[in-house]
Amino acid sequence: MMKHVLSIAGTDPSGGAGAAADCKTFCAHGCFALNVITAVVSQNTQGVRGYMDITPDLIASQIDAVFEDIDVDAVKIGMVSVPETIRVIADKLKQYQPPYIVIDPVMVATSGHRLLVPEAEQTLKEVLLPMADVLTPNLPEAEVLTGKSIESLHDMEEAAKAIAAMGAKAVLVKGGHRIADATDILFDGHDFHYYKGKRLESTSTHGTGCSLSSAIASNLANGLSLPDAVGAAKEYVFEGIAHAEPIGKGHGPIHHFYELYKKAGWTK
Ligand SMILES: Nc1ncnc2c1ncn2[C@@H]1O[C@H](COP(=O)(O)OP(=O)(O)O)[C@@H](O)[C@H]1O
Ligand SMILES: Cc1ncc(COP(=O)(O)OP(=O)(O)O)c(N)n1
Repeated sequence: MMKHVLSIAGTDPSGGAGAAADCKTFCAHGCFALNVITAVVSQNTQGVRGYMDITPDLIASQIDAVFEDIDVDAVKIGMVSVPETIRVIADKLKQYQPPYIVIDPVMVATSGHRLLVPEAEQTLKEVLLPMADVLTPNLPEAEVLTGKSIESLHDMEEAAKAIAAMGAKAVLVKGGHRIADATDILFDGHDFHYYKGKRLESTSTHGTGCSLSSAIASNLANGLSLPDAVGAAKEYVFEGIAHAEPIGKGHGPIHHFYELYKKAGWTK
């Protein structure tokens, strides 16, 4: 039976990041896509123009609407912007206990716009982070969480361990912001797993973090082990960047359905 995967995230009307990217990624993995909106964001491939947070009551009501009606096999959490949003999501997920929780600790969009207010960083760390089966910070996010600068692969390992010590069951420190390559490192609480990856020279990287965490949630729901779920997700994003079509005037989205389009003969 098709697995049901829930995104709790902000929007992107240009379709590359946030809820849109999450839902496309779930579908590309054969999962049924559910989504709860935390903030309506005005953004496109060129940047973020502004956003409005959804009230905590309405977020709670959306989560209730999903869980009272449908079995959820995995949850992915993205943009949470303010402490009230973080608290209501944590309370509701404690109530409903989904099998897997993947958290992308979104802080700042690549374009530079903050999607998490500075006052919410501590709440994210104390309230949400310990609920993560896997937390997926990029390098700047891992630096904020640990308070240490990260340059080498060794620094990434140390950061993953330090963040796991804060309560996340597993931590994937993503290397998309590295200069040398795009190696990601997973610490599963016991061992390190290395996902070596060539860095693609591309402007189609909008929403890579959203898509990666959603692919991990889908793969976990579909029964893969965590190391395999991360490996398959990394490959999905790599292929998505490599085969992206140019959309928009700035940093475009990845190709979320490359494998399906290839099978259908829709690729060039
Ligand atoms: N230019 C790139 N080439 C290859 N892989 C990339 C590139 N940019 C990002 N990735 C991969 O995309 C995923 C998201 O990484 P990252 O860009 O660090 O996250 P975020 O979008 O949260 O900033 C990671 O698996 C990373 O290795
Ligand atoms: C609504 C929303 N959520 C998250 C992001 C950030 O997306 P991410 O995958 O981390 O990468 P960039 O889009 O910043 O490249 C977003 N932009 N919008």
